[in-house]
Amino acid sequence: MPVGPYQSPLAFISDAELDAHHAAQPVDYQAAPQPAGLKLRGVEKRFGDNLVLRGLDLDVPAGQFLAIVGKSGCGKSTLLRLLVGLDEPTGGRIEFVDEEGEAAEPNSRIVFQEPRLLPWFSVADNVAVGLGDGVPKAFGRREAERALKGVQLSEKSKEWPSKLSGGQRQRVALARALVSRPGLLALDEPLGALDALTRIGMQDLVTNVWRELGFTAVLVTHDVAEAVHLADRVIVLDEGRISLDLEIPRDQPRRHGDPVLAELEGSLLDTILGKA
Ligand SMILES: Nc1ncnc2c1ncn2[C@@H]1O[C@H](COP(=O)(O)OP(=O)(O)OP(=O)(O)O)[C@@H](O)[C@H]1O
Repeated sequence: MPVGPYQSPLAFISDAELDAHHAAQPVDYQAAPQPAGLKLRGVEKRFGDNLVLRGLDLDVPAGQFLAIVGKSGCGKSTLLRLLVGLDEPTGGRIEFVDEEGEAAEPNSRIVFQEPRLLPWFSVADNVAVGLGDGVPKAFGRREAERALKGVQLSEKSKEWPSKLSGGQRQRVALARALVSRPGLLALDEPLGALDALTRIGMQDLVTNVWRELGFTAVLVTHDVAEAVHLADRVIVLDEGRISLDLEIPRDQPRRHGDPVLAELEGSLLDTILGKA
């Protein structure tokens, strides 16, 4: 049941589908989590007559922060669903790779960040849900507190979601996605419903947790400035293909208003709008 005005852009993912996705990934919490990279070869996705992705080749090194942008309906969410295994390609293949680029099953979770909170669970319990079933309660509580500290929300751990602001709810959702120390985190418009200032604060928080935890991140966003601020690399999808693959040559943390980033943002917008 959604809380607040934000609806997942992937409304067709049911709770049962997400539960099954997470349950299928038993995690060894003793092992040090490692980032999971991706290798795509000739990936195609067709819905009936609609060929949405037309033979994509893409290597995402372990630990990279990749952003996917493009016009509405170009296939961003479809690609993200394929990357995390929520859907199957109709052609080509997707493999996980380790830090050396060799094919390897991830030793940590592939997590799809889901913005909805459970209104009948406290903040801490909402976060502990991200650990899945079969985790000892005390361990779950401790890890949830750790994750809440990471998103600077320790003081709200006993609160109900309905008592939080939109930005605080997004932070709880982020803590739930991070609590299992994912190898890859998929984010589909995670900050879409936030006001501009809260959004900037959340962007900085996402950057900090990514730098600290070292997972691979794949972000789908309509906001080109956000993509350039957060990602190491931005790809533009157009008519089922990658029309631009751009490295962002700036160390993190980045400053909002950096002229080099503004220039890159302009090039990306020109490509998306067909002016390049
Ligand atoms: N489950 C589905 N069944 C049929 N068609 C689908 C399905 N999912 C996506 N599509 C189609 O695939 C195309 C790409 O959709 P997708 O949601 O991936 O685009 P998007 O780039 O994420 O769009 P937006 O930016 O508007 O969120 C659209 O034409 C959409 O109608």
